[in-house]
Amino acid sequence: VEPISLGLALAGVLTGYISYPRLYCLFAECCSPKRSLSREALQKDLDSKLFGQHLAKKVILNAVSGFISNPKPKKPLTLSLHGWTGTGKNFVSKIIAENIYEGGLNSDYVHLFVATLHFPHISNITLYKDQLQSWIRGNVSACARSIFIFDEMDKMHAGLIDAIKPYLDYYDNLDGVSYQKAVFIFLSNAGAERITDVALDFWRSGKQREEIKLKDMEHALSVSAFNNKNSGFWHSSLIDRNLIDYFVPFLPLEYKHLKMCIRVEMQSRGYEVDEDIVSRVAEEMTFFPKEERVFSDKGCKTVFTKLDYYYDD
Ligand SMILES: Nc1ncnc2c1ncn2[C@@H]1O[C@H](COP(=O)(O)OP(=O)(O)OP(=O)(O)O)[C@@H](O)[C@H]1O
Repeated sequence: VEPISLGLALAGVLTGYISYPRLYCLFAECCSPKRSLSREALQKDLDSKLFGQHLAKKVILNAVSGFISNPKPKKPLTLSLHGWTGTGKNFVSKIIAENIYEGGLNSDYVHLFVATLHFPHISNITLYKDQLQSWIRGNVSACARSIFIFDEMDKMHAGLIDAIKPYLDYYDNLDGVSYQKAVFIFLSNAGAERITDVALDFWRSGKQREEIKLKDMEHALSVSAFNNKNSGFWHSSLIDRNLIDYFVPFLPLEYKHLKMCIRVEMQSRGYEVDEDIVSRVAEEMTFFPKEERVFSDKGCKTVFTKLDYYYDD
């Protein structure tokens, strides 16, 4: 090919990229995703992947699809996920992220903070505050539909939570930046004991867990339930000011749910499901309360490493 034609062809392609951002977005990740969120796809993902969480499924499906399809939300979406360890809070955040951005948690527009990892020292709190605020501001300026996930929220310093509070509120814009399309997801174990008490009451009275209604969890997720001295989240005025849109309870997982998690893992490793191994791995887990052994004390969290023992070839 002669150099002049090649140059012209290249210039053509480049102008194409510059003047047609949509074309560019076919090849690279963009803030406005290639496909809009599909309620059906999110529902399918939640139904097929998330076990034993009928309440969380329903709230998340309605909250997320409603928010994303609203062209002019009045405030950012704020979800607070509560429950025992290993019950699917991080897992659901991943599903939400994947349904909004193809890259899921690896997307440039999805940001995960872990309190003990990113903000470990109380003495640095002023520095963390500044960094966190400029991180949020910078990312939302670059992409209004940014997703921020805060794990271990109950271990986060109250001052730090207060620092993000303005971004969760009903402002049209703050210093020229609008935060109304952003999504904030807070994860914590706060309230887990009370959620478990409700689930245990249902189990003891012979009722199906699917009969538990959000209303039954109201007290477990009320301000007074969280108001303990060790929980930074609840010191702050997030709740008082009604900045959290949805409190989402995650129920403790039972033996049958562990088996479901184990089967999925076997399949994802390319093994045929062996029911004998499934039961043996599930039985190795520990359950509570001591007498009745109803709920797994680590949820589905460690079943995967236990599986290694049976397949170390
Ligand atoms: N309800 C569930 N349905 C299907 N898989 C689950 C469920 N809960 C947990 N898992 C599996 O267990 C893994 C660990 O769970 P996850 O990290 O979501 O727990 P968590 O609730 O965030 O726990 P923690 O409070 O300790 O952070 C997930 O990646 C997923 O594979």
